[in-house]
Amino acid sequence: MNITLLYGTETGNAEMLAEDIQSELESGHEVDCQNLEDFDPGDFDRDAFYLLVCSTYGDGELPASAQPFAEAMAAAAPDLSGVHFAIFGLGDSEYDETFNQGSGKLAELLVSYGATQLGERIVHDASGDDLAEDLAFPWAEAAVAIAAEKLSEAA
Ligand SMILES: Cc1cc2nc3c(=O)[nH]c(=O)nc-3n(C[C@H](O)[C@H](O)[C@H](O)COP(=O)(O)O)c2cc1C
Repeated sequence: MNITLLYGTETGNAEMLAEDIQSELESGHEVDCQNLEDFDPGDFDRDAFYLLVCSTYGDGELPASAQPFAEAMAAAAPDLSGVHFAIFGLGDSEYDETFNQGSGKLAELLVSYGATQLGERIVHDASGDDLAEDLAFPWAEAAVAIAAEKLSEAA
């Protein structure tokens, strides 16, 4: 299965995590990793599976590298039906009212254009005890297993 990791970041944490996930998955899969700001919404492919990693900035906003993507989505209004994705959020519960809203907004954006989310959105809390990769690696493995079933059903 072709997997594309897409990350939205402000200061690089989501990028580092996405690259670590790429290394984890690469033994069994073809895995591409791209910054959302470099990804064209017209390039979504129904035969691929998308793993998104996105932080939250400002007051519950998308981080800087996800904002041009959101604008490009609004301009292109792509039909994402048949596109499958899973999403992991980075945030900090110090921002209790806006905790991890960026990844929530990104998931809503994709769903609003017809994409299907697989599995629950899993979030990391920078003020919590867990390392991001300890949550993200099992999340990625589980999401890829669900996607392998879904995409083979659709083929
Ligand atoms: C100025 C600033 C604003 C932030 N705002 C939020 C927020 O509203 N909600 C949240 O959950 N985390 C917030 N965070 C925490 C970041 O999402 C967290 O540090 C994350 O790991 C950053 O990842 P990145 O380097 O990929 O952008 C904020 C951090 C900073 C420095």
